[in-house]
Amino acid sequence: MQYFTRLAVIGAGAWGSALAQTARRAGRQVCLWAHEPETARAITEDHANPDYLPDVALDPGITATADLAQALAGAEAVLLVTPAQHLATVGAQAAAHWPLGRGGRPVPAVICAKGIALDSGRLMSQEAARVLPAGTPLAALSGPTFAAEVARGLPTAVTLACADAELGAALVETLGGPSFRPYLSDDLIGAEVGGAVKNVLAIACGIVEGRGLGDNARAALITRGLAEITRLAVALGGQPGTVMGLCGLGDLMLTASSLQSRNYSLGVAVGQGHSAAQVMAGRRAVTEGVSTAQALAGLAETLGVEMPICQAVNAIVHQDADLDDTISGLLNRPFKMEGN
Ligand SMILES: NC(=O)C1=CN([C@@H]2O[C@H](COP(=O)(O)OP(=O)(O)OC[C@H]3O[C@@H](n4cnc5c(N)ncnc54)[C@H](O)[C@@H]3O)[C@@H](O)[C@H]2O)C=CC1
Ligand SMILES: O=C(CO)COP(=O)(O)O
Repeated sequence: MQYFTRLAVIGAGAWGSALAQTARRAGRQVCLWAHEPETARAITEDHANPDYLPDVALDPGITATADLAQALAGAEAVLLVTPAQHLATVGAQAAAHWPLGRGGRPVPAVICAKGIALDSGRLMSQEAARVLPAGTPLAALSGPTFAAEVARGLPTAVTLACADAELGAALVETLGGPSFRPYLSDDLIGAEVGGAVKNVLAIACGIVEGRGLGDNARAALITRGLAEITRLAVALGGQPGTVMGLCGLGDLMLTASSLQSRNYSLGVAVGQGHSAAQVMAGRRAVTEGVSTAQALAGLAETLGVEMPICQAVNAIVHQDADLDDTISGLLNRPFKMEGN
């Protein structure tokens, strides 16, 4: 079975570090690019990432650099793991050093960020296609994956979406192992929409928890939220079945019920009366649902897709909408058929 031996991982936050660790566990060579030179140094010299993935011993075979050209040199595949709003900028810088594989073709890029571009409403694969060398094959990796658990080798399953079945299978072989099991899909759009929108729904579920609205309300939000993910995925050309998999339902279940989630915990704090800006000011880690909520509000309107929960999160987080009025607005929507 074909696989890639040398990988570049672009982004050394919690998730990039955990994926580098996963790749090492699968026997691959990994060079990790870090935005901050001190993070690169800590990973290479101390085998640790204290700022973004504390308390995890990293594989000593992971080398890291703050130099994109160095990280990309000789790579056979590249994982893009920056926060979503930085992916296009970093991708454009990476394009100048993008490695060529067999037949002089650009090597594949695997999108591991979960979000939607704030300025354009584009999915991350659309951003990547815009800035990477023409013809770069694209895949997306998404699913229920708290980085700390993955880094420690706890059992995890993900969706690996790629339109090219042969490339998808090679990527599964490259990263997969007993504790990290990728399931192949051909639906890039569905996988990306699931990963992006679930962060906004996790904020909503956190608000429900913080406000003390009960477990029934959370189950209702998860289920109706899944309907919102499905509607958007289909409107953008994805398949409804994808949303029922690890990258949709799976990730939503995880993120919408655990304080390990940055999005859920932000929602809890907001539900308890703090502003999202206050919570964000105290964090170095990215909370993708905040910008995704704003991007989605515009996208849903442009496409005419009904996404009331996501729009309510946007109103609370970005428009200073009153929490109880917004919740009341959702609860007083007209009754409707469940399938709609
Ligand atoms: N942490 C997790 O458990 C998981 C995260 N993801 C996704 O992975 C992506 C990256 O998230 P994390 O690794 O968690 O990030 P993180 O919150 O651990 O770290 C923030 C990252 O942003 C980088 N950064 C800050 N300013 C930057 C700039 N101007 N340009 C480029 N990079 C900059 C930092 O160097 C750092 O790598 C996000 O889209 C997230 O949703 C996906 C699955 C799991
Ligand atoms: O995407 C994730 C788990 O699958 C991480 O979620 P948070 O960004 O909410 O921590």
